[in-house]
Amino acid sequence: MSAAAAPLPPAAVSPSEAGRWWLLVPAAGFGRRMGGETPKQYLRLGGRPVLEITLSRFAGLPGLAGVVLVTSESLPEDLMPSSDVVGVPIHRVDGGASRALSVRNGLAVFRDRWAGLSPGQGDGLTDGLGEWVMVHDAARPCVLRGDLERLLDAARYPDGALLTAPVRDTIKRVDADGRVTGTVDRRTLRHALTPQMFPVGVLLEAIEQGLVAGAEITDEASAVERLGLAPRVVDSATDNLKITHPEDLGIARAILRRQGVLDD
Ligand SMILES: Nc1ccn([C@@H]2O[C@H](COP(=O)(O)OP(=O)(O)OP(=O)(O)O)[C@@H](O)[C@H]2O)c(=O)n1
Ligand SMILES: C[C@](O)(CO)[C@H](O)COP(=O)(O)O
Repeated sequence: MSAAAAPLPPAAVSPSEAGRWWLLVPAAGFGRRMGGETPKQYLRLGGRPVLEITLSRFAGLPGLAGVVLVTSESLPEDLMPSSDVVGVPIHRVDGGASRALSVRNGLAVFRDRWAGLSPGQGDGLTDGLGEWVMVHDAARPCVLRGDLERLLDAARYPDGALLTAPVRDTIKRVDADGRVTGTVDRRTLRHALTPQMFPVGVLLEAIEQGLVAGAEITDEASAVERLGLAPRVVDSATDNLKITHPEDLGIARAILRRQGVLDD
């Protein structure tokens, strides 16, 4: 359903044409499904906080200009990761009551920080809305560099792109009584993962329109789809687990060991 009203802000055709892009990490969740006192992005695997491992997966990627890290307002200083783990500056922003609001708060930095700048002021950016941003869950530390590089290659203005995984099981449609009403052709389905990559202005417009409309926005692509755009899927490794439930910690640890990210 196309909801586009205002013309979309301009941006380079692709992140490589822009020569730079930004990473936005929503890390302001409470981890309720994980249980316990500590939000899951600060639990440790191999002695390292999940968030630090996640950020480290992006270190050295060509064109990465900086990180917008969205955390709870009351983040203890000792939980704030060092920019050394990713090799570029980290700008911390307060999160919101939902993941979509947290992402929106992070995107607003690009508009508010650069608002009023004339060409050549600041760090050479005249319009933050023309930047490219990759949004990645703090709770996904197992993402592979090769998949990140393929996502960078696939993103095009204005539709963007996202990492996905094929569906490996037969999918059933069921009714309220838990009875099967049909079988869905899984060839037309994908698991949406993160990162998801879009022009900042397009994504900010999409999320703000979706929030105003009361739409359920569980990932960035679902907001962009509401504008009538068609993000490109990039099928990727099934390693890219989102740590959600307690059992996911052991799975993630085993994946990270297999990837050589963790020793023990
Ligand atoms: N208000 C929120 C909610 C979630 N997130 C972030 O979005 C990512 C994916 O969300 P999810 O796995 O749902 O994390 P939580 O909301 O913390 O988990 P739960 O739903 O179990 O509470 C996580 O990195 C989480 O920190 C966020 O930045 N702001
Ligand atoms: C963004 C996401 O990770 C894509 O699969 C997912 O939608 C997050 O959902 P959650 O309920 O906020 O964990």
